[in-house]
Parts: sequence; C-alpha cells; structure tokens
Amino acid sequence: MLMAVDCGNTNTVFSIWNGAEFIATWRCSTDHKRTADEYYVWLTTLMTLHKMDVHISEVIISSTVPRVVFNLRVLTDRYFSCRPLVVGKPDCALPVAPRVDMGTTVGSDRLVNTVSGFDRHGGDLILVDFGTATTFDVVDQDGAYIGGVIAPGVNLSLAALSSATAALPHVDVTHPAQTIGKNTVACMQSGVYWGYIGLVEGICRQIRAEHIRPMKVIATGGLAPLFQQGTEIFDAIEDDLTMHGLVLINELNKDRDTA
Ligand SMILES: Nc1ncnc2c1ncn2[C@@H]1O[C@H](COP(=O)(O)OP(=O)(O)OP(=O)(O)O)[C@@H](O)[C@H]1O
Ligand SMILES: CC(C)(CO)[C@@H](O)C(=O)NCCC(=O)O
Ligand SMILES: [K+]
Repeated sequence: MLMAVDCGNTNTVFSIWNGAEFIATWRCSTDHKRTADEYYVWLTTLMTLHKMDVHISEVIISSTVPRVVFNLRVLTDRYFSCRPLVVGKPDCALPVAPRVDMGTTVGSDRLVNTVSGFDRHGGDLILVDFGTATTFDVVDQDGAYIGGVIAPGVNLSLAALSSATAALPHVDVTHPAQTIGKNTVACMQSGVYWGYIGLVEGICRQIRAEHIRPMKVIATGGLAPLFQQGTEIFDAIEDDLTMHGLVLINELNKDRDTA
C-alpha cells in the first residue's frame, strides 16, 4: 500500500491507498519536532482504532516545510523499510517541467496540484488553493506550471487582524448574510469573506486577461466550499486535489523505474 503525505505549513495529511483504491486519511498539525517514533505511534493507533490491516510498502511526500522531511524520511526507512519519493527532489520525475524563472523553487504542493488538475481537467487552468496561503497555480495547455499568485491565507489574515489590534477579537471565517456588519465580529467576518471573494474574482479575471486561451478555475482546500457559496467563479471544487496528484506522481515514477 501507498502512504501519501501532504505536509503544509499548518497541517500534515496522511492518506493510504491500495493501488487507486482510497483506504483512509488522517491529519495532524505540522511540527518539525515530531519524531519518526511519534508519527508511527500515532499512525498505528489510528489503524488499530479503525481495525485496519495496513501494510505500507511505498511512501510519497510533498512538503512545503523542508525541516519536516527529515523525520518523515526516518519514519519511512525505520518502519516501512523503503525510501520515500520526495516531490521536488531531482529523483522524483514530473510529467511536465515547470516554466518559471531560472533558480526559482516552486512549492511542491503547487507542482502536485498542477499534475492533478491537468489529469482531471486538461490544460489552461487556474487552481485556487485555500491553505495557510491562498495560492493560484496557472497550468498551461500542455500541463506545465507556468506561475501564479501567492496571497496571505484567510485564517492568517484574520489572525493578523486580531493580533495587531487591541479591540478586535479572534474570529472564525463564515459566510455573512450581509455585507454591512452590525457588530465588530460581523464587520470583521464581512471584511475577510467578501474581501477574499473580491481577491479571488479579481485575480482570476486578471490571469485570464494575461492568458491567450480560456481558462477553467478549480478550487481546493478546506475553505473552498465556504467561498463557493459567495461566487460563481469556480468551475469545480475538489477536496482531494493534492492527494490525487501524489498518487499520479507515484505511479509515474514506478513506471519509470520498471521501464
Ligand atoms: N469543512 C470545513 N469547514 C470549515 N473550515 C474547514 C473545513 N475543513 C478545513 N477547514 C479549515 O480550512 C483551513 C484550510 O484547510 P486546508 O487543509 O486546506 O489547509 P491548511 O491545512 O490550513 O493549510 P496547509 O495545507 O497550508 O497546512 C484550515 O484552517 C481548516 O481548519
Ligand atoms: C506558497 C506555499 C506556502 C503554499 O503552501 C508553498 O507552495 C510554498 O512554500 N511555495 C514556495 C514558493 C513558490 O511556490 O513559489
Ligand atoms: K517563510
């Protein structure tokens, strides 16, 4: 079985696959201090809890936090007796090379999303990912990542707003019924919700104006369904975009090994 690990700046998601068959997914907070033994105890506890008979023989990792990869490598080596494939490393092939400035490192989550989006929707895409950062990945006709946009994430903006002010509390993002807030919390929620709707619509409009062919917009990330309620801009929402991409990249590299 394959264990695919998507390590973001806030959360790390583990998902287990038997070929193309999805088995399970588990999430923990990202912490570079978490050791291989800690991961293993946590993983086996969940497997036992769900009465699962899981035998991991392959591991693929995408990490936006370089320091975390060390302990994930130790986990893979010590407990699953294999070498992980790490997206972004030279020995991990991608279907199409990114076309960006020389020397630029593209976040591995964005590379993985690109592979996944192209597989499901073809080329000429804008992938919007609502994670720690809100990213826009632009996918060309041939499936190449050709750049994009990085904006502060929704929860990060709310945290900045409350931490930089004396009178503003911590609030969660919601879809406010009205734009005009009648209290502090409602005002803040309106600012963030409608602010991000404007940001997403505006950036997609400008990207489309810079691209020569029509483009689809695909959204992913935990907050995508919430934002879909306030805009018509998304052609589709996919909660498993990154995981699907990891499975595809793993298959591609297996075929390459046996070729
Ligand atoms: N069903 C949901 N409803 C509301 N919020 C959600 C839901 N699922 C996830 N979230 C929240 O959405 C946010 C984004 O989640 P997501 O997993 O896409 O990214 P993340 O883990 O925060 O970021 P990163 O991938 O950069 O670590 C998180 O703060 C999470 O708590
Ligand atoms: C932008 C984030 C933080 C989004 O997770 C990640 O993709 C990243 O660290 N990227 C590196 C820079 C880039 O993608 O251009
Ligand atoms: K940083």
